Amino acid sequence: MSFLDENYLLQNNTSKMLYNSIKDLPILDAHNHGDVEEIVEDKGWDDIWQIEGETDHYVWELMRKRGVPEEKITGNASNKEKWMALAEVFPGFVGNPTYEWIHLDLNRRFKIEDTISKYTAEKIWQDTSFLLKSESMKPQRLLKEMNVEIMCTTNDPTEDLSYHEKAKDIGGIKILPTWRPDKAMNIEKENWKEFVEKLGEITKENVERFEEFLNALYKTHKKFEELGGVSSDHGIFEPVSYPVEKERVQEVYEKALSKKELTKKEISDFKSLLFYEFGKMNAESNWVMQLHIGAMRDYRDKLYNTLGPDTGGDISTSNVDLANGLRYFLNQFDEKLKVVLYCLDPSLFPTVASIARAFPNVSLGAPWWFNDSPFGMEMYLKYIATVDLLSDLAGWVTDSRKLISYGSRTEMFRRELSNVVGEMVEKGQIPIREAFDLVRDISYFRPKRLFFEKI
Ligand SMILES: O=C[C@H](O)[C@@H](O)[C@@H](O)[C@H](O)C(=O)O
Repeated sequence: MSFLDENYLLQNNTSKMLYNSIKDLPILDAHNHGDVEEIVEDKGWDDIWQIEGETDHYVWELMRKRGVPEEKITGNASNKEKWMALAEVFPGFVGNPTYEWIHLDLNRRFKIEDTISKYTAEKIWQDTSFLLKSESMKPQRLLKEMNVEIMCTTNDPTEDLSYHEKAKDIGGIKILPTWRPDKAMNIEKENWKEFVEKLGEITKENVERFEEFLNALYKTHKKFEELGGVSSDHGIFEPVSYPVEKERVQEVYEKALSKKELTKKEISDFKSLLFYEFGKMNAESNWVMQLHIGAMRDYRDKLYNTLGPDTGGDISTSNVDLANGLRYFLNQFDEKLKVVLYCLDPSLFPTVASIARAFPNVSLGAPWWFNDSPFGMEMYLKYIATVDLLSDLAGWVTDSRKLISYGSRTEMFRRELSNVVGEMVEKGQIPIREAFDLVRDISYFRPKRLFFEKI
């Protein structure tokens, strides 16, 4: 077997047959960080740093690990200097999925088989800069070439979605907004009041009162729905849910607006009620509620203080009381709301898998973030298969911050899925016919039914 060849990740003949049966299925991506303006304007890119490094904090984190100065990561160095710095340290990324993803991008999109290093950096820079000039490397053409049928970007409720409106005119692909009210929920964060004020402005609600704040959020939820939105996203470190009276929260809300310090209980009361209200909104719209649980964000102070959120330095931890935190919420919405759970720490796999097993309306999402690798996928998929139902997996998401990787990240998943299922066939655990049905369902038909049945 050679690097990223046709048998990449496929360790037996059954896996190869299974992968061949799904590799060309359209991509349904229910969660990514796509730039819709970039797609609609369709101007494309000038260089490989723009498409591989500029927006990807995975790349930034690994470059830092290899001693590249910040100047050549997020600083003022030129794109070429940043690319040369990345290429020089790239061989040190071996074993990490980023190493495979970026080579897959080069190989599958640009047909470049060079392995990235300081020796090939200049040639790859020149070749890709030339190839990026062609019409076939513009965003909309790339999406079609990667066979992306539907993609859902994660968006703040106050975001201007005019480009999602314009995206409706792009033939052959649907680009939907996913309602992500994290800033509404995070009352303890310094920018919470700023969010509330912006929410009030765009919805013309008097957000001095909690009830109007809820109405304002509801209005944005409806706006996302009008644009075809079918789900919400919630980045929650540790869920809390228990009965809370609105009157209690009104007091907390007013206290927060006056910038007074909140107690832990007040913060928890506020989040618990809002969590329940979000569940109601989603149940009413028959949306899928995607819970991304367990990311301890902005863990590295220096990065957060100098570069802000989503710039690297987030971590996972087993210290998340997910079972108790979700219990009230899941019982309130038992068989009334489609819930998809993503957890970050592998120590939580047994908890989320057994919760999904207990609640027919709860499914597990794609292997998320640090689990998004051949090893993480294998561990996760095998665990789900033995506790919950692999056929119930909510499909795959790219979770990507760069368009060119949608195809590569999907390919890695479909290969690893085929490898796991193929191995179980060859061990006599799954009949071959059911195996073909299983991988096709997970790759396309299951997410189609779960998220996009109305589309
Ligand atoms: O894969 C990493 C992700 O982009 C991570 O940075 C988070 O943004 C996560 O997806 C989320 O949506 O909360």
